[in-house]
Amino acid sequence: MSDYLSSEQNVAVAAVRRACKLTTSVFNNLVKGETLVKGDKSPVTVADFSAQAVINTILLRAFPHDPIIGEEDASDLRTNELLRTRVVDLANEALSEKPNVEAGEEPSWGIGQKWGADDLLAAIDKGNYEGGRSGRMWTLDPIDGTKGFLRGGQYAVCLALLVDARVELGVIGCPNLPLDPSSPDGARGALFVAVRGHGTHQLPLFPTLSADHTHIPLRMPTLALSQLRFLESVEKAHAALDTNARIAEVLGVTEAPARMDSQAKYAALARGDGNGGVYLRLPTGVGYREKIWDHAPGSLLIEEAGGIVSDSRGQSLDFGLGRTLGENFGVVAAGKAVHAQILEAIKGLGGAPGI
Ligand SMILES: Nc1ncnc2c1ncn2[C@@H]1O[C@H](COP(=O)(O)O)[C@@H](OP(=O)(O)O)[C@H]1O
Ligand SMILES: [Mg+2]
Ligand SMILES: [Mg+2]
Ligand SMILES: [Mg+2]
Repeated sequence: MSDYLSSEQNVAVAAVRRACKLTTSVFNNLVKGETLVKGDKSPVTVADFSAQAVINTILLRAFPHDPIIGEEDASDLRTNELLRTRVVDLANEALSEKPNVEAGEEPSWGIGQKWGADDLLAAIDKGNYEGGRSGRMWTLDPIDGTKGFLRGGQYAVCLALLVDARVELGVIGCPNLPLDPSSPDGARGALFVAVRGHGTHQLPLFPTLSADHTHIPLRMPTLALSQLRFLESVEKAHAALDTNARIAEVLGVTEAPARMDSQAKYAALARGDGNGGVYLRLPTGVGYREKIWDHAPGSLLIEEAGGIVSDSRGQSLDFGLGRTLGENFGVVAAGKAVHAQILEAIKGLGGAPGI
């Protein structure tokens, strides 16, 4: 682990690990009535709420002065007692496990104890910060890819530290991602840590042996255009998948795309899984504003593994505009050798849906 932001790394890794343990166990026991549909028609579950309660509780105690931009808020829990009770129980189960001092956990982070409903709901609502260009702030997606989570597919618990609108630390836990991409049916659960200027590393999400704490450095492979395989969303409403197919044709990419939910795409790309090569998220043309928590940690994973991330027009992602990426539309993440050519191909299709 690098010395730069070492205590932030420690706290973020521990918080994401505790949240991932929680989401994994909720998935195995999720019952009807524990999923709500939000105002924008997207789903949210007791696992999203309780993961945000756990991570925010820890961040609040470890770094009391840092604001948090989190996806969820507690308003639905204030009016739904059944849901509130379940979220409080789940969060307390995760928080009350005694601190693993060997792994660097500290009791002062609010762990090893239970919290009251008011404290936990307030912790969730601490994620209401509006963001901005200056200062330190965290951004949290307690479950990215909620639809993937519900399907038993890929999802990710995603946390990033921004300093003056630049991502300095990104931590992503992927409970359903194979630890070793060469054995897709082997152990699942991978954790990714990227630190600005210090690379991207992978480690097991649920370590059992002390050797499991070894950080493995990740470098994106250098691929030619014809070797690329596209990584894209599962959800058609999230990205213009038909346009991706046209771009693949233009570039001479013949491999079928790999579809997965969440920022697990960034992780798989940073690791070079199955010759990924490019994550293409073209806007669907409805004016959707990308959220900063959907891209902050993932983009640093790519940059620190040697790749480039831009929006679909080649602009750098601007994390200083608040909760959304403002005028950035879509995302193109790829290796240095091919990123510019992919942007050219997108430009060449000007007028296609989403461009
Ligand atoms: N119309 C839309 N266009 C693009 N992204 C959208 C969208 N509606 C929702 N999303 C975002 O897409 C994320 C999932 O991305 P992906 O398709 O790569 O799995 C969601 O994160 P959550 O699941 O955290 O809500 C949500 O923020
Ligand atoms: Mg959501
Ligand atoms: Mg998300
Ligand atoms: Mg989410």
